[in-house]
Amino acid sequence: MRHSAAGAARDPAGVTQPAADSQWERTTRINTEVEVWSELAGWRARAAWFGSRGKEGRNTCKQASARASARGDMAVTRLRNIKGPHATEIERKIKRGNTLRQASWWRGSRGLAALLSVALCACAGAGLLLHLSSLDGDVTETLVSRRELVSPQPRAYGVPCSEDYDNYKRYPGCTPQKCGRVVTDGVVTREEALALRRLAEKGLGLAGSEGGASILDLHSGALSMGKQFVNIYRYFGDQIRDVFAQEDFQLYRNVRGRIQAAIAEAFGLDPELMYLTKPTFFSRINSTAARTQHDEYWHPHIDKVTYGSFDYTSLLYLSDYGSDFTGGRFIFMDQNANRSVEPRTGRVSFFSSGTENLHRVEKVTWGTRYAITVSFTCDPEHAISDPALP
Ligand SMILES: O=C(O)CCC(=O)C(=O)O
Ligand SMILES: [Fe+2]
Repeated sequence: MRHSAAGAARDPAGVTQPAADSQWERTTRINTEVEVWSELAGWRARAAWFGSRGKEGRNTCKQASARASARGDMAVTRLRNIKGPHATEIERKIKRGNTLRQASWWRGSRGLAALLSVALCACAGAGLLLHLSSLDGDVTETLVSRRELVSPQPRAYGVPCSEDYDNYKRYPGCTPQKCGRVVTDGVVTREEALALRRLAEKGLGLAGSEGGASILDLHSGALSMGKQFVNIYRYFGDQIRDVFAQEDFQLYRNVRGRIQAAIAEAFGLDPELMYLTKPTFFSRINSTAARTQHDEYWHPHIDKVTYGSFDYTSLLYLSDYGSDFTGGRFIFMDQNANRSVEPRTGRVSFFSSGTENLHRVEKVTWGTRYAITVSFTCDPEHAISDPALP
């Protein structure tokens, strides 16, 4: 593991420390791996295959199926791309996630026969379920609970940067020099989040996946429909103006701008040198069983590996863990612990997108969870414009 800040030094435990600066001097170490920036101044690739509007957009469904058929190779690709001293550990966690997926597929697809088998093999079945639930419920630390209000100051946790960024051109003023995670309830108000949730409800209410996870990408127009995706701008044509208003898009732009400013401030970046990138999408998750792999949002993944262009990922939550839904916590899968962020309406959680922030979303067990993934790149070639009504 490596940190690119000039003057980095290695501590006796072998963990590279960033050069001291005004923020890091105030850092409180909570263990050898994760540090709290105590007073900062300031799906799985659900949609990675979505085309943008135009030619690409027309092929959205075809692309989706082509990618789905290539999906068998995706986990392998992810593993191949992971580098650094903790690669084995990360691979183990991703493999464990895949084992969980296979187990859950097995459980979901056998229906009555499986129930009968379980009844016949009660002891073995109970043992297996216990084992699986112990793997799935392995949160060891709540980083930020739903009940607390993190405002006005964000809460930040530093982690040493992975080497992922070395595989890409570096953009001074943007490429992560300092990596970590930040959670804040002070950037988006509850009212704004609820307005965005109404927007999500309207858009996703037009269709939605047959399985438990649906997405709406206002930039490309991709919307889950049954087992596939449609482009809302093509499918609904001008009628989409009866669904979305200009104010909806203005609100999205406004909130996106504030999140961008918060990321820039927390990581010491020039906000002008970071750009919105795709995919950026609303997600709606419930406890309906997955019907296709598009519905499998719970796999451990690394956004930089999955999406390529991402340098900073942000998540804006539009519903509350515990009252709107159960399960569905966001989990950072660190070497020594699994740390959860509990969604809260209006909560923004953002992090550097590399291997240092391997993560997953717990399966939703009840209710409906709404969120928006808003991602940023340092590479102007991967910049996209804000979503807009055609
Ligand atoms: O919705 C979340 O909490 C996380 C989603 C995610 O990991 C992603 O979009 O890459
Ligand atoms: Fe992610």
